[in-house]
Amino acid sequence: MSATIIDGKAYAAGLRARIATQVEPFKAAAGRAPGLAVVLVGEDAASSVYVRSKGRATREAGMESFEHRLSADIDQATLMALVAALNADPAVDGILVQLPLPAHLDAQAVIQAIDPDKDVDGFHPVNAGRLATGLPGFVPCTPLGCLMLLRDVHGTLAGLDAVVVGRSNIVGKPMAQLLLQESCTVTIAHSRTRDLPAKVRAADIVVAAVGIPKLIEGGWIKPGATVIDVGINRTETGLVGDVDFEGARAVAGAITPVPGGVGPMTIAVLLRNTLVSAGRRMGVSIDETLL
Ligand SMILES: Nc1nc2c(c(=O)[nH]1)N[C@@H](CN(C=O)c1ccc(C(=O)N[C@@H](CCC(=O)O)C(=O)O)cc1)CN2
Repeated sequence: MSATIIDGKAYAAGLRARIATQVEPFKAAAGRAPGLAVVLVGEDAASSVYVRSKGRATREAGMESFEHRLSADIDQATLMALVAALNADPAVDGILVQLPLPAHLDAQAVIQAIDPDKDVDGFHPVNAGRLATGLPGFVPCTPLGCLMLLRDVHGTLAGLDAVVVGRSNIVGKPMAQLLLQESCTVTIAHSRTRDLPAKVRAADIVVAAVGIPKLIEGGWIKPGATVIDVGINRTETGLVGDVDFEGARAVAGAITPVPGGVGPMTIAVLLRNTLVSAGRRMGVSIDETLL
């Protein structure tokens, strides 16, 4: 058996097109475009590429992009003042500070300074709490994108056994919350997990978000399982995921490639969250069932 390849790039393009169709009616009702502010500190090469892609995608969807590029040696107070100004700016519906920040800056303090109702990254503790308690808020873009792909493959996920490998605040923990909301039985595995292969082998759904190239071997995968690879690891041989793709595709039922799987979903969901934020803030109805 060879797995179906889950085409995240194509799914993301479709989602972006559906978002764009709702931007025009939003503009007519609100008298302005939804606005996304992206803050980049320093010149990390990958972060610069992602921020450029976010600006381009925002404009292509008909939204307004506000880009703030700050030098790597900026101090905490200046960054906090920028966040405060963006919180107060009525044209800004979404605020995103690109991570990672340079080591001398306190990223958690910056995240907590963002107005939770403009926190389209879904990283603020208020939004983490809303997700954990089932209240409306913002869900981090990468795990929400993974969920969209999983729903597309399975329809309902209820009753399935899922393992999330990785426990970061950005992917692992929110991913586990989302799968729990879908009535999966969820295991969160991490660096101290005993017998990881056995945990993976028991799962109908495997989400790998641990940042270790090819950690998950093909022989660990349950035949027919769905494998979502969040890893983007730059190695001498190029970009590889956290899953041994060739080994896993021979056993899995469906699998995301790297690149072209989860990555493109992150930016598409960011646009979705920005449109939803704009709708909530301006009292304009957005059809979230299309998103
Ligand atoms: N504030 C945030 N910072 C970071 C986030 C985030 O969601 N919010 N996520 C990542 C980086 N990221 C977006 O910011 C991101 C990562 C990967 C991709 C993507 O499309 N990847 C391509 C490969 C591109 C490449 O060659 O690097 C793919 O997988 O096909 C988009 C966005 C960390 N920081």
